[in-house]
Amino acid sequence: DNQALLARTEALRLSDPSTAMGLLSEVDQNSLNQAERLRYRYLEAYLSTFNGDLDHTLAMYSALLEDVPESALRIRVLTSMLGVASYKKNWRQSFELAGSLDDLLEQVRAPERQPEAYKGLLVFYNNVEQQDIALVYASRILNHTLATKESKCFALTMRNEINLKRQAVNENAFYDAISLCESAKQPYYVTFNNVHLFEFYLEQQELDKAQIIAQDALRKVNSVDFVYLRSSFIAAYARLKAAMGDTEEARKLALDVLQLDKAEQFQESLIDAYQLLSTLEADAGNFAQAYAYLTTLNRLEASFHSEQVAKSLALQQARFDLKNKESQIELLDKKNQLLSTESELVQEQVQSMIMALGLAVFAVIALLFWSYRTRRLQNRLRHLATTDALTGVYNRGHFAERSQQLISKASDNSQPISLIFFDLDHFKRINDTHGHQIGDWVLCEVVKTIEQCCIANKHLVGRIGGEEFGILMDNTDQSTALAFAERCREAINTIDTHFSGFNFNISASFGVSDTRQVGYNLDNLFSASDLALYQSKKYGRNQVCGYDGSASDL
Ligand SMILES: Nc1nc2c(ncn2[C@@H]2O[C@H](COP(=O)(O)OP(=O)(O)OP(=O)(O)O)[C@@H](O)[C@H]2O)c(=O)[nH]1
Repeated sequence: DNQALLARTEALRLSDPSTAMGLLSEVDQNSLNQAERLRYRYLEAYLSTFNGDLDHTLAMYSALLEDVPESALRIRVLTSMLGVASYKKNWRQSFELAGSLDDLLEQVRAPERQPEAYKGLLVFYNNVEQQDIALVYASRILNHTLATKESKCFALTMRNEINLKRQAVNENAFYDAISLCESAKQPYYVTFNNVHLFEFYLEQQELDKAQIIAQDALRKVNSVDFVYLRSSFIAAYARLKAAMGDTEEARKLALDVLQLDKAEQFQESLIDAYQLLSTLEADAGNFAQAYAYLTTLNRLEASFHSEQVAKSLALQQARFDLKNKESQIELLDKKNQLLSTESELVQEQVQSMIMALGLAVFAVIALLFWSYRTRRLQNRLRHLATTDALTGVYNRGHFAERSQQLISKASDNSQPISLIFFDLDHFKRINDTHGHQIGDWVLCEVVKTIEQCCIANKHLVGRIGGEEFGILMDNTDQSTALAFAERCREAINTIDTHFSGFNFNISASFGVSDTRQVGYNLDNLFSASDLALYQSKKYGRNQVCGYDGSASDL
């Protein structure tokens, strides 16, 4: 079933990748659950390493990282991806992956995954010349309770290799590693330690000891199919032979190195071999041959050094890029903080503006309302000041004021103006007989009746006092005014009083004068009409009298 197929694929993925690939292809992808599907994809990416298209492998891992949650599988993906990225010399990506992996190991409690991840980090940091960090990871593996013997063998081997370069190791460290790797059944790493021990003895000029382990090492080196290990050992072995005076064997071994690595993959061993060969040939007097080796040696050294320089530059650049990115992220963080503060500020400003706007709108509305109220009050006050509260016609003061305006205008235009005064007859009697309320009703009915006779813009009606009223007639001479007064008198006299609940008669006496008689003078007009009215009263009331004198009679 799928579970078993995935487990077998995983077990064989390193030792027998092609069988593992076959097993993986048998998995029924449709019946996988979420977790199995992710494991399947991991194995698929892992095995794709052996197809050689490492960019494709990296792309598969990247896609997988998008979908794998913070889990043990994520640690595996990062570890494997780190190996591929650093093999591809994608230094920047490698540094990033190493950083993520380290962070994840801190966060996730997956101790069973730690040794494998530490291995990845150990290899990476060793590869990028950060041996101090690499040694930290080696120690972590060696001290880890869940680390397998294989992992510990690997960590110890790497530690020895690093310390050998630093000349900070003793032979026991190699023997410890050899016995550990033997018990872990890791012949490859046993050999590795043998080679390193051999190099150590050579370094220490302990040629006898080197000689003793040389045969065994050579046998082991030849049994593992790894050119790097073989060529570096054989180059070292050639040096030993030369140091011991066995120039023939030394030359033979050095030539073996050249033969072994025709592709010039492992330049350090080749440089060792060429150096030895040119020295041997020079010592033997074969200068032409020595010169030829020296030429190749120079080329290899130049290429090796430029590669080293390029690598260290690339590493520096990657580290610089990362630092730069980190500081950019910090800068962005600060910018974001600034922006959010700014946006808070803007929001506050907007809120203040909205509030200010609200206040302004409120103030405008209040102002409009206030001015409306004021105007209404003004109108009301003006109305109260100018009109008679009971009948609604102009009061005496305003009637006189408006009359004066019209007289002045008429005087300018030389047009006649007439003034009618009328006074209700025996009004006191009405009040006394029917009550004051009925008296009020009569006053209102009389005004209504008069207004019906009047023309709005031409006639001005006012209450002069008590039961006396005036009508100023624009552009009207006395004869026309007399006729109009007569119509008014008749109208008043025919008012139907039964609506008041009583039946009685209403009448009024009229006096009329005009400006032709008394001039454009308000007082004169008032006096003349008053005189005429007095006459009407005197001659029996309910009649119209015209002023028949002149201004000088007043
Ligand atoms: N109901 C009422 N009576 C008023 C009003 N103003 C004045 N009067 C009354 O009108 C009466 C006027 O009486 P008089 O001056 O004697 O005049 P009259 O009774 O009309 O007599 P003649 O003018 O001589 O016809 C008084 O009794 C006043 O109290 C008012 O607004 N309402």
